[in-house]
Amino acid sequence: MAQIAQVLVDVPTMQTNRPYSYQIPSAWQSQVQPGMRVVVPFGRGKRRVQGFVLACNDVTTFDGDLKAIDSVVDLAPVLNQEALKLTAWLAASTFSFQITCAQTMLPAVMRAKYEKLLRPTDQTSAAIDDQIFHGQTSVDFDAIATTPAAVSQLLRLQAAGEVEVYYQVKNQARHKTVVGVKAALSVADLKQVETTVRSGAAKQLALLNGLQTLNGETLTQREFSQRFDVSEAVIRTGEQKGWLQKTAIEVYRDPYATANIRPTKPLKLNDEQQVAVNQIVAAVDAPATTTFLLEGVTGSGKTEVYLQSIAAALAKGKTALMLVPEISLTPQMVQRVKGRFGKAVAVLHSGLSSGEKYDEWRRIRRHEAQVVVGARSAVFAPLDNLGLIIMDEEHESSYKQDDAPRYHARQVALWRSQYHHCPVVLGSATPSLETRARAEKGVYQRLLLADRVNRRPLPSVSIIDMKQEMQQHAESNFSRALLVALQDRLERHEQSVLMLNRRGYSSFVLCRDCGFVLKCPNCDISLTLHMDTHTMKCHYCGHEEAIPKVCPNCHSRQIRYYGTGTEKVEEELQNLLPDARIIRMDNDTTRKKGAHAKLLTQFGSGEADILIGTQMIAKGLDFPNVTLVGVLNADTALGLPDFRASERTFQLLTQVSGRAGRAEKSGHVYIQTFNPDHYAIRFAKHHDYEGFFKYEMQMRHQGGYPPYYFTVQITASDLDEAVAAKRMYQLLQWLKPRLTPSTIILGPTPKPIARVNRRYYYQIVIKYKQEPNLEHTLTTLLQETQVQQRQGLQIGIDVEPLHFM
Ligand SMILES: Nc1ncnc2c1ncn2[C@@H]1O[C@H](COP(=O)(O)OP(=O)(O)OP(=O)(O)O)[C@@H](O)[C@H]1O
Ligand SMILES: [Zn+2]
Repeated sequence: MAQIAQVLVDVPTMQTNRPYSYQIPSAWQSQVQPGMRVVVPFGRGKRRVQGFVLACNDVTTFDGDLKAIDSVVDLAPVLNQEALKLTAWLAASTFSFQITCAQTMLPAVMRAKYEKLLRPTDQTSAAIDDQIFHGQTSVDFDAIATTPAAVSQLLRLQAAGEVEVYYQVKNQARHKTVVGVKAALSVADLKQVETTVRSGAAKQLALLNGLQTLNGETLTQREFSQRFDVSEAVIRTGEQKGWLQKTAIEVYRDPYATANIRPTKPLKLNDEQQVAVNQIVAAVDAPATTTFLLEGVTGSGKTEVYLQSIAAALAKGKTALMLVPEISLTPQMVQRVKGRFGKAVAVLHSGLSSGEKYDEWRRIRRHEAQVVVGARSAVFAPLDNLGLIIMDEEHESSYKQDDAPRYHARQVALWRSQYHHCPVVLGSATPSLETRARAEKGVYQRLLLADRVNRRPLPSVSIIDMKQEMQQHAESNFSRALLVALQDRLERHEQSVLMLNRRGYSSFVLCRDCGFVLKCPNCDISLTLHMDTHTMKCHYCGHEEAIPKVCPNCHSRQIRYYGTGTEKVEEELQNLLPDARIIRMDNDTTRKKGAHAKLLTQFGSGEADILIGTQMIAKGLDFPNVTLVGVLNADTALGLPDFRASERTFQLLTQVSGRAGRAEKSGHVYIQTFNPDHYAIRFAKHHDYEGFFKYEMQMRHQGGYPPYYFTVQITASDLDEAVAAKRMYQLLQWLKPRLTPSTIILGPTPKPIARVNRRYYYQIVIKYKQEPNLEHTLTTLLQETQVQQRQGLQIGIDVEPLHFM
């Protein structure tokens, strides 16, 4: 009997998007299992790639040419049965490569790195050995092939058999170990030894005493030396005398090891919260795959509903997953969950180091953590026996991944809920239209928290027309009314939060003489000024250059910054209110690890009067002393060419307004805008989500947009604009006859930002209510354009895109 493994190889192309068969060498026959990583030879030459075993089959014979697995990376599967099924579903539903989907489910360090190496052969001459290898067994190919001449020499040597090129797969994932100490003798023997040590050797006696209390336990050397007050030198002596043994013990890199987290107890719920918790817990207990929409105004105590529902799942011996948007931006939430569930909580987000992520992932895998809090990709956390999934701020667009696989965490959460037969709770004060419409139809079950806890009122909101303000006063970022309100809060020792909306907005450089705007050489977008690095940066491709002192176009010195950065606003405010203590939060001040949490703690403990920042301060903050919120520019995103512009503006304004007046003192909000009559702003003024929902649904109905239609965006890009455009027109002709007549195809059009990283982008949007041919057609499309794709054309498919830029 022989065994064959079906292996998904780490070569993300359309041709290789299927499993390949490999022999399992007889020595490993009982060891290799589906979900393990292996290294296999692939293609011609000495190429080695990593792959995932999808299945193992027994066969009586196999084709003699079948290549064999080179090595096995894991001792146990890293993708379990659920993850393997999810991989297949994710690949099909997002039109991505299976290998990319498999990798997406694991911490990034578990991806293989490849090294291209050069090694000598039997025929290597002494001269070449001297020139290239210097007696080493291998050298880095790229370090030597630096010039065209060097490359052609290497090719010649390779043809002559003097050198060999091969690829090495490097596993990057490492766990961390520290020195551990454990007794090498029994307690009786240690006591015996003690009698032989002279009484002056106090430290050695302390060591022997300490060892006797260990009870077979291993302590880290540091812990041991602290607990028994003996130095490392004394421990070494003990080792030499054979009293103790040093071992390597694995330790987890804990991102919150030094965080000071206060334990909390469940609060007594109000009636609305109690109803919500009862319904959710009933679904956990049943268990049922109900999807709930927990719609609760800002400050209504949604978090407490989540926590008590999680507690119910844990009490049943199940696990729970809680998703939050870009968690590194909401340290308060981590504290709340850790405060309630302590060590049972694992945290996964982009702010962790790769080692920390790897360790948190393994703690979950080993069932050492039963609750996971994390951002988008935490939806793949390897929790077994899932009893509840929560998605806080479900309307947030950061739940959708921009690169392949372009999945939405909500879809994955719903899939896992079916797999584990458990409920999902989607929570928000401003649900996405899609979710709210599904609740309207009864697909999701709506739970309402209409009031703030203890019936505190929502803050009152004043709209300030900045057109009038500009006519009456000199140019300033602060209206009279807002400034007076800020002063008033200073006198009353209350705090204020100011938001500068950065969406669709940037500070750029413009020449006052010729109107020249500094643009990215690779993209269709102006460069953004960054004062921290004193450079101009492109936010799309990362291009960076010096700030010009004279206009590159007309050489005038009248070149100026436009737009307002948070830094400039802070400066202006400090001039207007010299006594105010201000904390600024934006990408620049929060880049360092932990800086975000630190600034928030400072603000929370009253070390500042005013917190000024970008969108990152709009969500989740819960500070009782904040009684004033100001939005400096409400409408910068309203003009964006995207049908969700109003929805996003309404959501942002409602969220940020919700930061005010959350405790005893009531709150007030000032919204500065150039579009005071826009419906998104009018509904936000009255905290009227229902009104906004109804109005916006009408707009979507008229325009034929989601949630009335489903959408798929297809983009084609090429270095040559004409090629991209031509391919898109061909694609349109190809698509039309394959889709049902009721399906609408918009475009082709250049994308609103038509050039990114030197490539030209064209798009079409497919809108449909029911399209049975869609999956088949798009899969065929990817297969049929394989040849063109190898020639440089890139096709992207985005199911339910959230951005049309
Ligand atoms: N039953 C309760 N009794 C007393 N206080 C409560 C209760 N439930 C919640 N709270 C408190 O009310 C405040 C607001 O709750 P929370 O932050 O969960 O609101 P939220 O609904 O998540 O709001 P947002 O959407 O604005 O983030 C918190 O300080 C919380 O501790
Ligand atoms: Zn660019």
